[in-house]
Amino acid sequence: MNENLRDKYGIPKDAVITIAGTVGVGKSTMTKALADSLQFRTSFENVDGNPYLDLFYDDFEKWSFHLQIYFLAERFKEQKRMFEYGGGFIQDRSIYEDTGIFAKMHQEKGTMNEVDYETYTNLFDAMVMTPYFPHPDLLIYLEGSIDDILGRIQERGRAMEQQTPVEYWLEMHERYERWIDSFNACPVLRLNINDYDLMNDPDCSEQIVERIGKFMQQTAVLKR
Ligand SMILES: Nc1ncnc2c1ncn2[C@@H]1O[C@H](COP(=O)(O)OP(=O)(O)O)[C@@H](O)[C@H]1O
Ligand SMILES: Nc1ncnc2c1ncn2[C@H]1C[C@H](O)[C@@H](COP(=O)(O)O)O1
Repeated sequence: MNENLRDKYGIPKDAVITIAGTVGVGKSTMTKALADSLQFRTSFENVDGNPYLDLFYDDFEKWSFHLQIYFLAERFKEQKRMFEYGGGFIQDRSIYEDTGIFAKMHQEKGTMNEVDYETYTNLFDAMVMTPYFPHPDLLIYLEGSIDDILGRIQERGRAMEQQTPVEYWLEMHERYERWIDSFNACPVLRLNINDYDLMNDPDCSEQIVERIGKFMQQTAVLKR
């Protein structure tokens, strides 16, 4: 039945769809739901096994560079895995957010020094911003109000995020809104988190798949 959803809405079986959005907005939940509906593989961020994340939240200045290098390596390995399988993936967070949101924010707030930032962005550009790096077929941007998102961060209850001042999440939310307006590495479909309810509405996955199918067909026509 699930395979029919992919066929029914004309989504290519080798598509790579990445889910973007601020911390707590619902990317992992969406990744699971879409992968299930489309019978795609998943590419998740490994939060529990990340050796720097807790340290980073305790001391941004000391660990920003280490954490960014770690994420870059992890996401690059995932990129390779998706390529080797020939696509058919839903990816939890895009590689573009690491540099466009996180590294930039820490550099501008003074918690990543200038030299480290330059080393990191040089490495990122050499690895990612090349013609050999395949961009996703679609980026789904999840957006919602800061109050709803703070509620979700609370509800999820990761200690390191609870201890982080609310200003950090406010700043990130604003940056995401500016970032997505100028993002152009691949087509973007925006979904507002108030327009679907993956927890309580069993039909909403299909409605989202339908929107994705229509959007991908439109963008394919425009590309011709
Ligand atoms: N559609 C939804 N409705 C209500 N709560 C949701 C929804 N999607 C996610 N959540 C909840 O919000 C929290 C954060 O979701 P998660 O998918 O982990 O976000 P992210 O991966 O973007 O950080 C979790 O507690 C999750 O259960
Ligand atoms: N590139 C990153 N820099 C700093 N922190 C990051 C980066 N990518 C993810 N994170 C953090 C934010 C969250 O605490 C966890 C997981 O993100 P989530 O949006 O909940 O999937 O990692």
